[in-house]
Amino acid sequence: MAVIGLSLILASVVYLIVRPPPWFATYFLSWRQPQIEGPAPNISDKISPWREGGRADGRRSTSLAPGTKSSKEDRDKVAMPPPPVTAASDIVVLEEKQHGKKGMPPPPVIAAPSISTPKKKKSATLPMPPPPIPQPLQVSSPEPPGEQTTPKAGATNISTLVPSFNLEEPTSTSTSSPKPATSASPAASTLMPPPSRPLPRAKPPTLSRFPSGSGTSSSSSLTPGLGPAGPAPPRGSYVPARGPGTSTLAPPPTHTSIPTKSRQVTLQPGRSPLDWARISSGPTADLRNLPPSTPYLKITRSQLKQMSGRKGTDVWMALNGKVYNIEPYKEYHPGGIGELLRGSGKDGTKLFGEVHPWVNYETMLQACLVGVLVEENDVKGSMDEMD
Ligand code: HEM
Repeated sequence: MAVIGLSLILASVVYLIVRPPPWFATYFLSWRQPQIEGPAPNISDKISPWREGGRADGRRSTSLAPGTKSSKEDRDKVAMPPPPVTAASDIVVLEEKQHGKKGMPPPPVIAAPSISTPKKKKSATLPMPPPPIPQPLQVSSPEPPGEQTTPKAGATNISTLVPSFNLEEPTSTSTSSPKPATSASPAASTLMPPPSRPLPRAKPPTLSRFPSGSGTSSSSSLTPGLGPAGPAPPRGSYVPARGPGTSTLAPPPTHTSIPTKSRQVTLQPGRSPLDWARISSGPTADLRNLPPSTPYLKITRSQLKQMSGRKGTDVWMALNGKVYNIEPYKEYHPGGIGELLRGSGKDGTKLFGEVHPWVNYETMLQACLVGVLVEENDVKGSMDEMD
């Protein structure tokens, strides 16, 4: 049984070597990949680089590893040096063409910078001249120009087509700008400027955190869709002021108003506005301190001036052309007797309007109406009665 098993294993190994399935080549190449990515192989090696190490995309390759039978057969069948390729994706097409049509020369392609210069001695035995092989950009050919037997594309042509860059640190004396130095010819550098190395930028300004406020509003987490400040506070609620410099907005308006000192005085008991309304209202109320049958009088300014309360007289005041006896109202005036007497014996319309224009004096002083203010010429006597 052991012999049979070993025989089967040996047969399987031999079969894999002779006719490797596609998956075997894939796994084998993936295992070989680290070795392929090493230094660029030389054309003098037994295995051509464009068939062995060109698979950078990991796709299935028909080329086999060195040492296998198929790879040796391929080496023998290859009658020309392998053309360099431009990209790994092109290798698939090239290899498929190569396997399908062995006798067809490979199309000329542009060499990638990582591919070394193939040897020209081997290509001299080719039945057909190989396509122009561009010289790699960064790898200089050790061969003298005189030994070249095959047409070869000049390095300057490639350099004018494909710019190359040296990723190493610049060794030039230019210390001000750390731009990457190009190793290609000056003509190449004029076609396309190398990508500038990202300069160390200044640190972007960081926005200060929105003040979380004090007390219960200590959460600074952002709510998606609600902005950095979160949901808007309820209307009329207190919003803490932001720190200085965090916002150019004006601070929230304060609803504090300048407290105005009330000039109202403490009235004596029984002298409230309600008490005045009670005694002054009604159709029969008469507080003029005149005889009951006395009609309304025509009062001149000079006559009004004599009724200022001095010399024991009542206090009269003119408001908007009407003369009132404010003597009984003095103790009911919320602003005090002194304030009320500022308009005694004269026209107090302006003064009244400056203090409390909203006060309905006509209704309040209806029982105190004495007469009307007239011009001096309209008065015949000292205090003529109105018609
Ligand atoms: C022209 C002379 C007058 C002066 C200088 C005067 C002055 C004042 C002042 C300083 C106050 C206090 C205002 C305050 O609380 O801030 C006041 C209140 C008041 N005065 Fe006069 N007053 C005059 C005439 C009158 C007259 C003729 C009446 C009515 C018939 C009157 C009715 C009142 C009333 C009802 C208040 C309370 C107003 C309120 O609380 O809003 N005043 N007065």
